[in-house]
Order: sequence, then C-alpha cells, then structure tokens
Amino acid sequence: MYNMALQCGPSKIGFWKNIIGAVKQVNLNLSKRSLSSSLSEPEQEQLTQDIKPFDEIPGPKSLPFIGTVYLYSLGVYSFENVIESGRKKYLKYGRIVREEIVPGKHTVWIFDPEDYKQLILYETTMFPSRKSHLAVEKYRKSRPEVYCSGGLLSTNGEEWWKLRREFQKDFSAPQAVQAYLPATDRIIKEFVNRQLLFPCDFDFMFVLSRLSLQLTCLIAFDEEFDSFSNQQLKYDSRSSQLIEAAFTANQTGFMMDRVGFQTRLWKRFSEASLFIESVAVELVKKKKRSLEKSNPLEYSEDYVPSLLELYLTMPSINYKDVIGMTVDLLLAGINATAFTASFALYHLSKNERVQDILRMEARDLLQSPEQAITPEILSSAHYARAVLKEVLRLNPISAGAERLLTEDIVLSGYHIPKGTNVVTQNQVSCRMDDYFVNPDVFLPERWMKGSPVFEKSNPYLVLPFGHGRRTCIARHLAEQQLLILLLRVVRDHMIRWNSEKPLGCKAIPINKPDQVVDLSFMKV
Ligand code: HEM
Repeated sequence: MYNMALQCGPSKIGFWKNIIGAVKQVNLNLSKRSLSSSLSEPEQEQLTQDIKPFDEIPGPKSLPFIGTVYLYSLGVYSFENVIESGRKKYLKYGRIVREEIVPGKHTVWIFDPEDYKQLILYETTMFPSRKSHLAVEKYRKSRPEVYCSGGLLSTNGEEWWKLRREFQKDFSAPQAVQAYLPATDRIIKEFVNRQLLFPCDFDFMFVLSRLSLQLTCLIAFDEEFDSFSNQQLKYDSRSSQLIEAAFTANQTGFMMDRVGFQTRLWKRFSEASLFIESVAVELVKKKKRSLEKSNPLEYSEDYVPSLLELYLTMPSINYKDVIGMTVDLLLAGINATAFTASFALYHLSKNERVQDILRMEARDLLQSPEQAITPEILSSAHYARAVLKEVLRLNPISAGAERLLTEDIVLSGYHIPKGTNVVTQNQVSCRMDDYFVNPDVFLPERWMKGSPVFEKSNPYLVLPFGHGRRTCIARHLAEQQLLILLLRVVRDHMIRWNSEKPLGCKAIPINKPDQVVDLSFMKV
C-alpha cells in the first residue's frame, strides 16, 4: 500500500485531510459523513490505495540545476505562448501535468474543470494563496516609510485577508460600482465622440491604455487624468509614464517570479515602481489635504464619495495601506482593461453579424448617442453581456488561476502536497472541443438561453476574474466599463480590422495582444 502518511509528512491530521480530499475526489459518496468515525479500516485502506503518489504525475523531464528551462530555451514550450505550451503539455501528458521549471519547485498544471472545482471547494475553508508578485513584496518591504505591507497582490494568509476585507467594502459588490457609473459613462462617451474617428496610424492599444488609465485613476485617486490632451500625449507626460511604468513593473515582476531576482530586471522594476509610487503618494496626499479642509455637513444630499475618499476616512484602514492599494489598482487595472477591450473590439471587427446584432441592442437601449447609461440599461444589455463573456472565454487576460497550496489536496486522483504551485489552465480548456462546440469560433449566442446554439457548459470553465475569496476585486467595475464601451462604440460605428494576421496573445504574464492592434472605425 502506498504510504500517504509518510509521503506527505508525519502528522496524523495531514493524513486525514488527505483522505478527506481523496473522498471528495474519488466520489465514494462519503463526503458528508465524518470520516474519522465512519470509515472502516478496509475502506481507509482502499482509499489510500486509490490515491496515486505525487511523483507519478506525468510531466516533462527535469534536469539537474536547470529544471525544465531547457525546454523553453529550445522552443518546445514558451512562457509567452501559454495556450500553445499548455495544449502541448495536455496532449503529451494528459489532464494533470507536473513540472519543475526551477529544480525543486513543483508546478502542477491542471486542465480538467472537475479539478478546477475541487480547487475552488478546497479554498472555501482557507485563505487562497498565490506565489506571485514577489518583486512587489520585496520592493515594498524595502520601503517601510511608504508601505506597511506587500499589498493585495503579493500578500497571503491572514495578512492578505485583513487588507482584502477592508478594501473590498464599497468596491466589489455590483451595487457599489454603480456609484461610478455616471463618471465612467461620461469619460467613455467623450472618448467615443473625440478619439474614435481620429485617424489612428499607430497601435490602438495606445489609445485604449489611455482610456483605461483615465478610468482607473478616477477610482484610485479621485482625479480626472486628461490623458488625451496634447500635453498628456507627450511621451514624458505623467499619463505616458504611468502607462509605461505599469507595463514595465508587471512584465519585469513576472519574469522575476519565474527566473529569480536578476539585477537588470530588478533595476527596471524598481524604477517603474518608484515612478508609480511618486504619483500615488502625491495624489493621495492631495486628496487627504482636501478632505481635511472640507466639511461633510456641507455635502449635498446626492453627494457620492469616491472610493479613495472612503478609504481615507475609514479608521480601520491605515494611510500607508491606502498608498499600497492605489498602486495595486494601477498595476492590476490599466493593462487588464485595455487588453480586454482590444480583444473585444478585435472579435467584433472580425464578426460583422455580431456587430449588427449588438448595434440593434445598443440602439434599442440608447435612443440617442447622448442618452446616459443607467444601471437598468446595463442590466438589459443581454447581448452585450454575451459578447463580453465570449471575449473572456477566448481571451481571458489570465490563462488560469495560480495557487500555492497551504494544505494537501487530491486532484485527478493524485496526491498534491502543500507548498505545490497549482495552475488551472482555463484558457486551454475553453478552446477544447471536449467542452465547447466549435471552440475557436466567436459565438456570443452560445451564452444566450433560448438561442438554438445555447450551450450548458461546465460553470468552472470560464472564470476570467478568478473565483471565490481571491477573485478580482474590481470585477464588477471592469465589467461595467467594458459593457459601456461596447455599447457606445458599436451603437454608431462599424469596426474594421486592418491587419492580414489574426490577433493572438502573449503572456507578460497577463495576456497581451501579440501584435499592433490595427483597428479603424467608420460612422454608421
Ligand atoms: C477585464 C478586466 C480584468 C480582468 C479579466 C481581471 C482579472 C483578474 C484575475 C484573474 C485576478 C486574479 C484572481 C485570482 O487569483 O483568483 C485579478 C486580481 C486582481 N484584480 Fe483584476 N481583472 C480585471 C480588471 C481589474 C481592474 C480594472 C482592477 C483595478 C482597478 C483590478 C484589480 C485587481 C486586484 C487588486 C487584484 C488582486 C486581488 C487579490 O489578490 O485580492 N482588476 N484580476
């Protein structure tokens, strides 16, 4: 019999946790019973026999000192092309793959939605941990005069939950983000009226990043960044430098998560982080000063405090944590929305039929281009929602969720010890015909109940914002922004893709368009 207790550590508790996990996995219909009291010895023995050891999980060969990095150097796999690399691993090794990119550090890639479900269920009783943004953590710990923690992105355990619990109040619920709807709608309306028909002989991502910066800064700093003014369009303006710095910090930070702290990467990361921090400190201080001078009794009845104002006035939130949070929002927000918007407009440009149906919906909901978008309009935009879901099925900004196990678990019948990095491969699964009909076809109707092509897919497949406690803190905000953008752009414009090559993605770590986003717009 395979001795699980020896394999995963000496503690009896660990042993029973494994067994409980195993019961969930092998589906012996025992999960609701108290195992320690109800399993007979033969049953326990049977269970431990059924669980296969970690070492037996198939995967690419790891070499001494270099792990599997040689396979990336040889071009068999690529850090940037996560879909293709994931697909190759799946085809060669199956639905669960073990890999040591760095010797001694195990990553387990999972491709089966039933395993995604197991991971999510397992997380409900603990603090979900990620082993990412190590550079953010190191940087912030070296600057205790500015930060008092690694922030939401890099912190784990109770320390993370302490931050998350406070910061998600007034932010994460769908009703809470409605407070930002009027300002978001105004910024997007101005963008569509002024920028869309402006001849764009450069990357449209440049334009979308500016829009995303404006929208994120409104939330993070309660500040209108006039990112499209002649002054701000200059390469050394605050807007241009912030966009560049967020991109550089994400890219170099990701590389250091993979290959360790290299001097050249660390230098670029630190410079970018220092720039973002300098803007954050200045703007949060400015807001604090203005709050100190204002008198809440003079606020009008319909006054809506900004998120930053709420954070600065909540006694439970430390001032240094507000700085950390505003930087996190810039790091996580600017690229994510701009990249998703690029993929959304691309898919629409390649699907005139979908554009036409979306235009009909947009004109039905908005009698004129000037009409304000309300929460009711957004909740009636069923087709726009299906379009967005389909965009995020094919082009999520993150290929899957990454978790550092804090307890042992059983996945696909294998024992996975705590300390292992497990990565779900939703983007790969979402493009498999095991789970979707014609998976590479962009078909929003597959999400519309009542449509002849409606598919009842596994709910754990499309999770572009993650799931559970550690889900994207800004999910509803981002969805609100993207829906407004889709409705406003398509209502009066035809979108055209000008490149011969279809748009793909490369991971930096989040999925960025792999070429210039060559879009143009015609008034219709
Ligand atoms: C389409 C747009 C977006 C997508 C698809 C997206 C997706 C994600 C995903 C997959 C995660 C990781 C979840 C996990 O580990 O389970 C995440 C985390 C996060 N996102 Fe987003 N995001 C988007 C936009 C934004 C925006 C606009 C902001 C801020 C303004 C933001 C702020 C964050 C933060 C702070 C976290 C870390 C949360 C934590 O660890 O507690 N995201 N996002």
